[in-house]
Amino acid sequence: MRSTVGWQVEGSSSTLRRTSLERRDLRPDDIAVRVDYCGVCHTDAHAVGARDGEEGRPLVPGHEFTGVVTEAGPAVTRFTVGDPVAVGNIVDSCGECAMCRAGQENFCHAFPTLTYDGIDRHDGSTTLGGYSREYVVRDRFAYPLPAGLDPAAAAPLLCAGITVWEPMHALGVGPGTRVAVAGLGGLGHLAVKIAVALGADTSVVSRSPDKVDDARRLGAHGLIVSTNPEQMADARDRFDVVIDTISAPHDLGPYLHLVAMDGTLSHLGHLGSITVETTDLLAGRKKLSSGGSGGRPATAAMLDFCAEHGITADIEVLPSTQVNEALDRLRRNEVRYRFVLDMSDLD
Ligand SMILES: NC(=O)c1ccc[n+]([C@@H]2O[C@H](COP(=O)([O-])OP(=O)(O)OC[C@H]3O[C@@H](n4cnc5c(N)ncnc54)[C@H](O)[C@@H]3O)[C@@H](O)[C@H]2O)c1
Ligand SMILES: [Zn+2]
Ligand SMILES: [Zn+2]
Repeated sequence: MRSTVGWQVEGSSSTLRRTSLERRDLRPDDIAVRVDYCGVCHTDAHAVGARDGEEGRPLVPGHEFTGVVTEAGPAVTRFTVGDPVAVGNIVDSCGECAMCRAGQENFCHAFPTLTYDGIDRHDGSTTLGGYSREYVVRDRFAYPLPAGLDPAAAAPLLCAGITVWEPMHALGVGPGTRVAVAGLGGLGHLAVKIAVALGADTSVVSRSPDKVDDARRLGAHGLIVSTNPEQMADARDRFDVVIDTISAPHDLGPYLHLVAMDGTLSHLGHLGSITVETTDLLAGRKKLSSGGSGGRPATAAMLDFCAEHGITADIEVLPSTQVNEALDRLRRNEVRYRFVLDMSDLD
């Protein structure tokens, strides 16, 4: 085993503490990555919160990071030492099922191995995430970081970016499509930038009227205040695609009302059971969909697209020692629009 340092939740605490961690020795197709920057996703906050009171498995969050290859196994052909790389929220899959063969490793029938709190397919260990100085990953699940993308601001593309990219791509978002993005946070602000770059007529739906300037700056044509019944009524049936990135459980009805005839609400935010009034789907033959992360081909395509269009996240970089503060502020919705931890203070 190799040893590194990271930020871990221990026992029943919801506070992360600096801890030494073990990484596996490199398998033939593994690379070791020095993690430089790791984004703070709301899923990390959910995971830490869910662990509260639960003893047992160690939790090291972090599933959108960039860094540099420090070592490569003998079977690795795509990377050499010194290459800048990016890693997202999936680090392995069976490679054989229909989903994997279709390049949708994120939907692997044998379940994809998650970057943290997942089960390693070979040794059964719990995966420990990117809030650490080193990560060991199968080379297939690391991506070359395109030149020109700032490594700190690009880190959030690997979860937030791909999670909104894949469904928008699948739903044909492009010139002439009317897109609304609900929830202007980490996922939401990247959804706006990507939809705008794809040529869609893009709007934001937010509780916060004070985000109107940000919405415009991100390229959206306007902001619909979700707490304003008149504005919501005016926007009825207006959007071909509504991308819902809201981090808390909520009624989907008001957002389905915004969907145009035969359009789709893509529910990407808070995971869990939801209740839907079927009449909200019936009136207008509306579709309810979801998505999560992306397959390898889509992730590579998303990175190329973002490099071509100069798209990265709007970030606030914090030293990794401030990880608990970052998670607290994220829970209070005090982020515009992604915290990124600088891991160099772990040396
Ligand atoms: N489907 C996936 O694979 C996937 C991937 C990443 C994140 N997620 C989930 O997506 C959600 C968003 O993640 P994020 O990192 O962008 O979070 P974030 O905190 O950056 O953004 C969430 C946004 O939702 C808004 N919001 C919160 N509660 C709301 C409410 N009740 N009504 C309206 N707006 C509300 C917040 O103000 C914020 O703008 C999280 O639940 C996260 O776990 C899912
Ligand atoms: Zn995430
Ligand atoms: Zn599979």
